[in-house]
Amino acid sequence: MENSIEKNIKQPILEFKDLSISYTPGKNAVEKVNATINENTITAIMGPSGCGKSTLLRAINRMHELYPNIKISGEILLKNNNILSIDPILVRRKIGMVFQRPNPFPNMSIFENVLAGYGLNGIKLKKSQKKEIVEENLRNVGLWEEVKDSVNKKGTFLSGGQQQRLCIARALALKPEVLLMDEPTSALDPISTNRIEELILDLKKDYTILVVTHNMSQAARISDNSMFMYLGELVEYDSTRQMFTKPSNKRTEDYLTGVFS
Ligand SMILES: Nc1ncnc2c1ncn2[C@@H]1O[C@H](COP(=O)(O)OP(=O)(O)OP(=O)(O)O)[C@@H](O)[C@H]1O
Repeated sequence: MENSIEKNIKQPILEFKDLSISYTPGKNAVEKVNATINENTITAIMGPSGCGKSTLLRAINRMHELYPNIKISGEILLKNNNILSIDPILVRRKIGMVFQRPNPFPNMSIFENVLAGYGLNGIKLKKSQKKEIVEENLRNVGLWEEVKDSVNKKGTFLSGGQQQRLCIARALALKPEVLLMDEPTSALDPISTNRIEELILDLKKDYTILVVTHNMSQAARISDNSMFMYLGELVEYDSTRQMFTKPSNKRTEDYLTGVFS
């Protein structure tokens, strides 16, 4: 696979080596994927429905293990350590995830939602630390000014876009190295989408971000590199500019030009 990612001078942080994943024997949902993701980049993962985008993303923080019959082979290396052989709780601290639908914990306040990861990890915090973490992370997602007087209200009282920013704050509170986002704006209106896109671009200075998206203009707007998957295979992986202007594979070109969706 010819590509122009090597020109990027950033350091590798995440590597897939011959990664295959199957829900049913004899049928791979992800087929021998090999790729290196550089730190402080945004990678868009695109492809038609059912091509394996979410399966790939979920495996990166061991969410695939929630499906009992799933089989995985190959390696996912985070800074050269195979995350498939590390305690999943630790993996999820280093690799955060944001889902398609904003999902703040309904019984928790905004304040408690930001800190939820600490509770799940059994980490005890002093009152002053909690306040600091909540404010810092709500500021990071541009929500602090909007909610500082109502942090004890339920997270579900916020608008959809605010809820998604709260979920991003919750994922960032544990200071992960990588942030995974599965169609993070598909349930949001255009204004909220715009804010989340700006936020993702801003977060790139501190995090490495992988984002599954069906929205090609979004991929073009925010990502440095793009992956195109088809039937479980990683067909093309290149700088977004290269992929959108001169894709090297006919299937990528057909997808990007709307021949199929
Ligand atoms: N829980 C499951 N059990 C069995 N097969 C599954 C399961 N989840 C996904 N699959 C299958 O794995 C393949 C990849 O699915 P996946 O959800 O990863 O694709 P996707 O590209 O994210 O799709 P979409 O864009 O529609 O979300 C598909 O053939 C799908 O039917």
